[in-house]
Amino acid sequence: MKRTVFVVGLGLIGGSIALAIRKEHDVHIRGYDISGEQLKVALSLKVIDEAATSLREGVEGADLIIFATPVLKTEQLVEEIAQFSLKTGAIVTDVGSTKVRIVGKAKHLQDKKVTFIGGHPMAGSHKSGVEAARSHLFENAFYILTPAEGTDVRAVIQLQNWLKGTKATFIELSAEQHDRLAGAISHFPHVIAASLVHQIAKIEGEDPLVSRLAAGGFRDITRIASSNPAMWRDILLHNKDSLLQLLEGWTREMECVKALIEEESGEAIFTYFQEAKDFRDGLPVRKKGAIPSFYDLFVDVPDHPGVISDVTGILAQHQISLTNIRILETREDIMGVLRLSFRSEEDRERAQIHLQQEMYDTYIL
Ligand SMILES: NC(=O)C1=CN([C@@H]2O[C@H](COP(=O)(O)OP(=O)(O)OC[C@H]3O[C@@H](n4cnc5c(N)ncnc54)[C@H](O)[C@@H]3O)[C@@H](O)[C@H]2O)C=CC1
Ligand SMILES: O=C(O)C(=O)Cc1ccc(O)cc1
Repeated sequence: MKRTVFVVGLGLIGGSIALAIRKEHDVHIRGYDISGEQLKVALSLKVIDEAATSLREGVEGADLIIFATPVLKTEQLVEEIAQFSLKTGAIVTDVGSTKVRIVGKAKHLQDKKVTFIGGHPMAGSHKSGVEAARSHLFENAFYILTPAEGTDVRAVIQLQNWLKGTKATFIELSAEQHDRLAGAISHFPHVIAASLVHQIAKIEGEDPLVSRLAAGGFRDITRIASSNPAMWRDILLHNKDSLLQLLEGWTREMECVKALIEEESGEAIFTYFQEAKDFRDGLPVRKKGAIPSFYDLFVDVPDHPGVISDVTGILAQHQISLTNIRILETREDIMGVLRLSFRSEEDRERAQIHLQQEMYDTYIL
């Protein structure tokens, strides 16, 4: 008999996990979503085999239960299922961007002969909904698991086995360490990106030209400010302690920068940038992080009708998929630059080889 996986919350992440599990296991996937529309789409896209009409019905006989709902909801639902009949030996996990509060509420499951292991696949996108779900979303990403002390090691291994189709790299952390680190590398940067955008919006009140100038580099470095506001609201509410600490550190840091500028200490300002550059240049580049890297290739193109379709045609001929294409410069009589974005380093390398063969000048920044 097939094992049953129950996915609660059939959005981008729940859908992607379901697809990744199906790739490696012959399973029956049951789903539940508060939105009837999402459930219908998940069924029609064959992300799930069966739609449950309630949480109580869905958990029945399930070998693996995955919560892929917004973190505030997950916290409630994890507690709620403790009152239902759960299969002995079942594994329960979640995919939330925060861990301490969810893992805390999962203590209610302790006497139910099931094992809860918190999880966080550190990759995603600004899109949401099951239509955007992809089985390869987590490929090469870190997937953090936060088993509580004393958790059966076999359950952790079984969960990794369930999730092997994600092709992610698993790391075990305590929930506290997870929230501190995810706060620093993902949650807090979202706050900063939003605050930079607010700053420009205020300046625009006095000088509307600022928006036109912000269309290039500024737009790129603040890309994550276009993420789902409801999701980030919940994450901030959940990771309050880590974020308040980070905010204090940041404020102190800005005070130091302010002093350097006020004192006009050129050498110290240089050192500030140099040290940041050295540290950043030393960061590993190949892995996917919480904030996805870009695999961008720049191509010089003459201002000639048909050039874009020629470039995309070359890529199509070699079955290389683009995730984005943008024209960076299109004034008459000068060379333009196309920015092509790819899903992986490998796609970018192949694109570069084939475009160069066709005499296009390409470069990676
Ligand atoms: N979007 C991203 O890039 C990443 C998100 N996460 C985490 O994954 C979780 C889900 O996020 P997404 O898939 O992006 O969101 P999403 O909005 O695409 O999907 C969430 C789904 O949960 C459903 N839902 C909400 N309340 C529910 C309830 N009470 N019962 C059943 N279903 C309910 C919604 O209808 C929706 O279909 C969040 O906890 C988020 O923190 C983790 C890694 C990356
Ligand atoms: O798309 C982006 O910019 C992201 O930051 C994706 C993301 C969002 C939330 C997570 O917990 C992990 C990754």
